[in-house]
Amino acid sequence: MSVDLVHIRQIMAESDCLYTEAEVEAAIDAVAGKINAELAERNPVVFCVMNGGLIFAGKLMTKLNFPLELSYLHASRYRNETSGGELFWKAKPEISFIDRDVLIIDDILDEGHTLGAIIDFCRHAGAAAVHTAVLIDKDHQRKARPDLKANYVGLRCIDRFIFGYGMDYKGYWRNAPGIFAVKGL
Ligand SMILES: O=P(O)(O)OC[C@H]1O[C@H](OP(=O)(O)OP(=O)(O)O)[C@H](O)[C@@H]1O
Ligand SMILES: Nc1nc2[nH]cnc2c(=O)[nH]1
Repeated sequence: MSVDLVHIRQIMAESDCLYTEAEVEAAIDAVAGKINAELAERNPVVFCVMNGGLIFAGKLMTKLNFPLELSYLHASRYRNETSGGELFWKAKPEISFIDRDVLIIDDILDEGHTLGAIIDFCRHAGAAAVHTAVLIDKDHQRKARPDLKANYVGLRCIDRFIFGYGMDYKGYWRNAPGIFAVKGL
């Protein structure tokens, strides 16, 4: 199906900015400070959750001041839609992390199915500890596991469909310099 770029541009034009670029950058700085304080001696393996985690992970990485290994994994349940489905593993981790601390980096903790499944996977695969960092945690009562909290959270947002800083609208606007909510969603 061809993409209607007029619609894609209109989504940006009509969106509500929830956080400016400066606000997001300040939040990433704050997360980096906490991770530096807590994980510097842990020699972690860091996994960026593709695709959405890419910008946050990239921005965060150069602010971490201790030795770490960086890789990625790819799990997806939205597939360019605005509501989630079944979790699909596109790529499991390639670096061994048995008896190592793992730090998972993703863009958003929404219903939490994705992060929950990744944490379970890492634990079952032998991680010594699993730490999680998300750029944004969405406020609502639909969490898959209400007790599942990310260790490091940059920002919180209202219950709307958002894009920017790695998060997409129909595959687009992951590059948007701020966090925006789609009009009407
Ligand atoms: O908390 P949840 O409700 O499970 O949603 C969060 C997940 O949804 C998005 O991924 P998506 O499946 O859209 O894939 P993407 O990273 O390629 O955008 C996002 O990057 C998180 O990984
Ligand atoms: N782009 C985007 N992806 C998501 N995955 C889960 N929630 C969201 C959201 O609000 N926006």
